[in-house]
Amino acid sequence: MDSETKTPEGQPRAEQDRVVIFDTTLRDGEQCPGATMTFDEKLEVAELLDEMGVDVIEAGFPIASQGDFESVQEIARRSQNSVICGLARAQPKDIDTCAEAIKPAKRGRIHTFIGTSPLHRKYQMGIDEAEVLERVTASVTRARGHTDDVEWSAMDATRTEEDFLCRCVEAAIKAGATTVNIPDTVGYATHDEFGALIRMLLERVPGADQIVFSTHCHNDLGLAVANSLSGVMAGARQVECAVNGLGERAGNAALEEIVMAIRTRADAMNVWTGIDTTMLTRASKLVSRVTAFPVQYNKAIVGRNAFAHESGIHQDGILKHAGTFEIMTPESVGLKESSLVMGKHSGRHAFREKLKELGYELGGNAFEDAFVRFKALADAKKHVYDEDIEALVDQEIASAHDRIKVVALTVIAGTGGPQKATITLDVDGNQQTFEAVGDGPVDATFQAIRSLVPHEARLALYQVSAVTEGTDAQAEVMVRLEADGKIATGRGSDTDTMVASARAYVSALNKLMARDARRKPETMLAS
Ligand SMILES: CC(=O)SCCNC(=O)CCNC(=O)[C@H](O)C(C)(C)COP(=O)(O)OP(=O)(O)OC[C@H]1O[C@@H](n2cnc3c(N)ncnc32)[C@H](O)[C@@H]1OP(=O)(O)O
Ligand SMILES: CC(C)C(=O)C(=O)O
Repeated sequence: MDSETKTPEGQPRAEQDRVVIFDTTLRDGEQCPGATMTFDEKLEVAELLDEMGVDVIEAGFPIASQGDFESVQEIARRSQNSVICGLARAQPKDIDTCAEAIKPAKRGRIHTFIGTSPLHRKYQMGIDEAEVLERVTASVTRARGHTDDVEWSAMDATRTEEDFLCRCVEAAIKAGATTVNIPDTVGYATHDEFGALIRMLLERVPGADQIVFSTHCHNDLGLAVANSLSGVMAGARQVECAVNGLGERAGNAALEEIVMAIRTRADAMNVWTGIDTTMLTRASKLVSRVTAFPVQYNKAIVGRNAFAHESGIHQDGILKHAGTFEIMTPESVGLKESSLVMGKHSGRHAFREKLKELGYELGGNAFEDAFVRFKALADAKKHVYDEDIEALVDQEIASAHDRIKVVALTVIAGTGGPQKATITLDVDGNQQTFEAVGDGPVDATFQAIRSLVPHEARLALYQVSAVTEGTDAQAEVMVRLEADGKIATGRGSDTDTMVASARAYVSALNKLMARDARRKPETMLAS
């Protein structure tokens, strides 16, 4: 029991400190409404769990249906490393069917259970304490007739009288159970109560030191992981859990959280698991796909925000030293890197880094101007995508030497008419405002520009498209002007299509002016 071994990270660990990871995604996980998996999907999940280093896979409840029987049997046939376990009530037919299903496994386990609490005895089973005890002995004995690896569970253990629970556990051990599972079936226990329960059983039940105690905590009060870990700190050496916390009602303890808490806080818990944690993200995605249950964005370890940072102070810290705001590396759970999400809380450090990543180098004023425009965009838009930043910076670069700049624009549109645009332009450092009426808001805007900067150019093309998705997407407008056989194309982007239109028009105009070096700007201005 006390032989030394090594963790997957190569650190020596004693076998007695190893926590057996018992995955019940395919049994308790599948019991949650809507999470039914097909035969093939179950095989796919089991294969990944096996590869990931899960010690025991509870593959199903073979008596439940022919389909369950067949999937447990096939998983048992295919499993390379994991122990394959099936669930069975305290009934001979359940146990024999389960034994048949797990038979092909290199290592198989029968998991038999019975309700022990007063509520379960009286209402679910309609039997007294003596009969429960008899059934514990009979079921475990029958299971041992099939295999040496027998787990016994006291359903609703946390609401069972302590003395009676001790007697049940003792009966199970005497009959040959090698693992005794203490479920918090309805997620009722607090974390100190649960730890104390495991400690009490270890201290009081004869033979308790010869078997493995296991936890099986439900998440009705959001305490499943905390309670399981409390059980481990008290001496339990198996944790039953499910990928993404899938399970009856509010679910089971989430496998990824248990495993990463044990790994990250090995200093506090002094235990370890044999799980290849770099496969956790894959496992989460697979289970989410086959069950069609989305993973909550802010879910610990595998939520899409678990390694994402949006606020400037955090992004700055991450860029300087990831440890400032991350207690695990993204690589340790199978992600390539953390993500810096650009948004209204981002600061200059992150913005500069994002520009670098997109291949831009802006210095001095250009950077500051782009940053100010980025902040304004982030205020107006829910998601700022890379394409938004590219559009914004391209415009910034293109307009750096422009003589005409759009300062402000107000447009009145709608069915009432007339459509009006009031525009303020900066032309060679002088700001001027003009109001024009037009045939629609775009026409009014362009008329106002034409009035402030008189020119002969003809509008040859006006085209609007969206840079990204959603109703708050940036509009990208392309304007083509033609004058004296010359063509100039301008682009403008903004969440406001009219502002994007004005920018695009002015950009095309700037290009025309730049190409016509003979032309003096003063001659183009309205008097
Ligand atoms: C806490 C848990 O997660 S326990 C596991 C829960 N999972 C499931 O129930 C999923 C699979 N279940 C099924 O397919 C069905 O319920 C079956 C096949 C097991 C049983 O179906 P049925 O025979 O039609 O019984 P039904 O489900 O209606 O009722 C359960 C019966 O099992 C009995 N029972 C419940 N738990 C146990 C147990 N651990 N040991 C012995 N009998 C039990 C109940 O008292 C009830 O018996 P009764 O018919 O004499 O009143
Ligand atoms: C069968 C047992 C382990 C169970 O699922 C529970 O009590 O929640």
